[in-house]
Amino acid sequence: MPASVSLHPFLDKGMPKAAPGFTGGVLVCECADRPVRVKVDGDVAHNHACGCTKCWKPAGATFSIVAVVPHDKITVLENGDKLAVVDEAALIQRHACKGCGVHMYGPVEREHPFQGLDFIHPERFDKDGWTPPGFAAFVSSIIESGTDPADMPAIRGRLAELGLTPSDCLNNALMDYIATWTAKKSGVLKS
Ligand SMILES: N[C@@H](CCC(=O)N[C@@H](CS)C(=O)NCC(=O)O)C(=O)O
Ligand SMILES: [Zn+2]
Ligand SMILES: [Zn+2]
Repeated sequence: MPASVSLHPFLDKGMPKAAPGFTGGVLVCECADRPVRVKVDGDVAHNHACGCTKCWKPAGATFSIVAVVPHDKITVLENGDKLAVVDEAALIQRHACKGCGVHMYGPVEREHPFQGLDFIHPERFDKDGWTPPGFAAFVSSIIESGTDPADMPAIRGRLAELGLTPSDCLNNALMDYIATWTAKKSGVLKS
């Protein structure tokens, strides 16, 4: 991987350690003035690195770190008036801070296997201890935001070295989960 490519500060320099029994925390945006604060009760699930163009990333990062929590675990504590949905047509209704651009939470409201879950960025927690990412998704999509295709083998190699098995969609478990939901909905699989 060329030295100039930053996967993400936490992927480059090391993740904060998971704390057994992490009970959640408060996500805080990047604004110095009137930051948006969103409480999350409990730990995150399916934490992963996402290479898609839609997920929020810190400045200079190539990947997002993104995870899910049930929607009922999310409470906007302060300055929710600064939030706006980035793309009303998207599956994930990403609520971003209009001041700094950080995506604070993204509910899936429409009928979908992920309905009832919210996508969040655990690096915005006010404390460490959250479960770190376990795989890398939408890796080929980083080309869409400017990564040189020639760098892809080295980037996939680095992700694999970090234990983040790279995929160009989601990981096998989530793809199986989505396909199972679809097969049950169509009646191909009986519940
Ligand atoms: N290649 C596309 C992929 C976008 C995409 O499908 N992202 C995934 C992973 S976050 C998704 O589930 N998107 C739903 C959404 O953005 O609402 C891009 O990079 O923009
Ligand atoms: Zn902000
Ligand atoms: Zn994404």
